[in-house]
Amino acid sequence: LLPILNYPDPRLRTIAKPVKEVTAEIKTLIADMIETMYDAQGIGLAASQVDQHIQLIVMDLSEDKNSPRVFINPKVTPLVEDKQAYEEGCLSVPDVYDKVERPNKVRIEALDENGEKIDEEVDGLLAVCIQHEMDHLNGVIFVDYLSRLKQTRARDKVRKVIKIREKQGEQ
Ligand SMILES: O=C(O)C[C@@H](Cc1ccccc1)[C@H](O)SCc1ccccc1
Ligand SMILES: [Zn+2]
Repeated sequence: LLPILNYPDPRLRTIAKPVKEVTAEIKTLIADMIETMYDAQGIGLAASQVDQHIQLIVMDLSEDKNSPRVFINPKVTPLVEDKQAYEEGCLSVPDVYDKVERPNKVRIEALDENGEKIDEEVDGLLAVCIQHEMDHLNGVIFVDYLSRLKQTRARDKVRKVIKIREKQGEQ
């Protein structure tokens, strides 16, 4: 399992670099990220969150958690003006959930783990998730869209959750 960086860790603000070639170690990172995402009960994970600053996202929206998707060097383009609010969470901001508005239909252009082109128009949770993960690759965290007060509360909440996890880890 890979350690997930927690907000407000400044490394989460790093801009991810494009992947030049899908090497063996990138394939290993992809497998490790998928395992880490499942263990953390996430439906998406960006490489930035595990301190690897390359343009790589893994995702699995399936019920039985057995169809992971990989997006390399993704480009997301909104297809509609209208936005939809969704109660978002983030593995880097544990136990914090709040509404974020995003375009509800987007085009995803990327490469998959075999270097094959992906070019899809998506809506619903997939559209929300890919935009949330794209933000991570650009050093943006969903709490950045919330009020200053909510950002302060989020920082305090994460601090508490980490302390509890560390205690549990010690027992
Ligand atoms: O990038 C992450 O931190 C994983 C995110 C992905 C996500 C955020 C908002 C909306 C959809 C997906 C989540 O922690 S995965 C946990 C989760 C699962 C279902 C719905 C919302 C959040
Ligand atoms: Zn996140």
